[in-house]
Amino acid sequence: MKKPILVIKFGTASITNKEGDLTDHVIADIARQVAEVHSYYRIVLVSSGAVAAGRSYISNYKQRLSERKAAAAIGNTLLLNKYSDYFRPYGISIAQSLCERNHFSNRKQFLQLKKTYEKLWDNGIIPIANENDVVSNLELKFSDNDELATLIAVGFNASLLLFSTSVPGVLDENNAIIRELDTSDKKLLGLARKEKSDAGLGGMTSKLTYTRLANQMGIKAVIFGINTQDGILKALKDEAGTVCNARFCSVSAKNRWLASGSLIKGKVKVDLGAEKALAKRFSLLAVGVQSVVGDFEVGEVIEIIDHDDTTIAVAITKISSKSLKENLNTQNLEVAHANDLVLV
Ligand SMILES: Nc1ncnc2c1ncn2[C@@H]1O[C@H](COP(=O)(O)OP(=O)(O)O)[C@@H](O)[C@H]1O
Ligand SMILES: N[C@@H](CCC(=O)OP(=O)(O)O)C(=O)O
Repeated sequence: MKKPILVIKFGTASITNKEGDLTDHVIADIARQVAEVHSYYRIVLVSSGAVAAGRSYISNYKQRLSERKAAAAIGNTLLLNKYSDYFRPYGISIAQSLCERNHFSNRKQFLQLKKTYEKLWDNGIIPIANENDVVSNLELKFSDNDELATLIAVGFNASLLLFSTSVPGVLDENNAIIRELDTSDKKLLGLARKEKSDAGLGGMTSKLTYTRLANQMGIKAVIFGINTQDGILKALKDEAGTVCNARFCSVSAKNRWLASGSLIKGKVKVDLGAEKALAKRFSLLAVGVQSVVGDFEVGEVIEIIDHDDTTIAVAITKISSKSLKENLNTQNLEVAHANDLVLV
């Protein structure tokens, strides 16, 4: 039987100090703990920190886009060298995996990514993923590495997704750690305060957003403190951080990919009748569509929104936006087949 997949994400704030330098003792400690469980899992690490690690090489660095990209180009090598140095004493090699959103929205490329990782795992190697900041443009960026880690975990059907953070976990208003969180609660994002560390992109809002998506897609997640002694090992046993359990998810692997990793090309707003039909797992028909936003072609991914503009489903469309706009009142015209539609 194949070993379960474990995805662990480390944010910039977790692995750099205030000056933005990579913190050796933290990376050494990550290697120690990951090495301890290496033989039980197929592991993917998702690590930020390239921009922070490379920024001191760019004169007059002001966080402008090209400066961030140039910093990432330098920093990625520094980052991977550190991981490589600290995993070496345990006889573990690591591999670099720079990802772009297109690799996830194109199902063929996404499946190739999985095959590549399988080959690495077969050889005992741990892939370390990061966004390919050097080339990714604004439109095609991941929102941050919390999203990237979640797309990998959901798309690969991981058994567990761990998010490290610079705090001990999700804290309540009294700064006490919330040990277990039900992410189906719509008020969840209210837990995230405005502040976040200077270093990272995502902060807690992003971790909660993607934890919720992961849970919805059947993947358990734990948000744990990088400064907690044996934080990774404890998080694996629910003994540290905030545990967010998976909800039951009967969605197929293909549709999980659809719901999590795809590139949304447009939106259609539906009426109440269509909403009810979708809830009963029927296909979406043009008669129930009220309006169309964006340009999409047959086979592309669209969001389906309700009267409140809340996303209720994502789907692969059977019709282009142009032709849908021309046929809004047509009876029996299928916009998306039930099998290509995931309720969210
Ligand atoms: N309810 C909350 N509980 C814990 N941290 C919170 C909360 N709301 C906001 N934060 C902030 O979120 C940040 C955690 O993310 P951090 O580890 O810094 O991000 P990243 O992984 O993106 O680098 C902390 O700076 C913390 O102050
Ligand atoms: N890809 C960037 C990090 C982007 C990012 O998501 O940062 P963080 O919010 O700290 O996880 C880097 O390597 O610096």
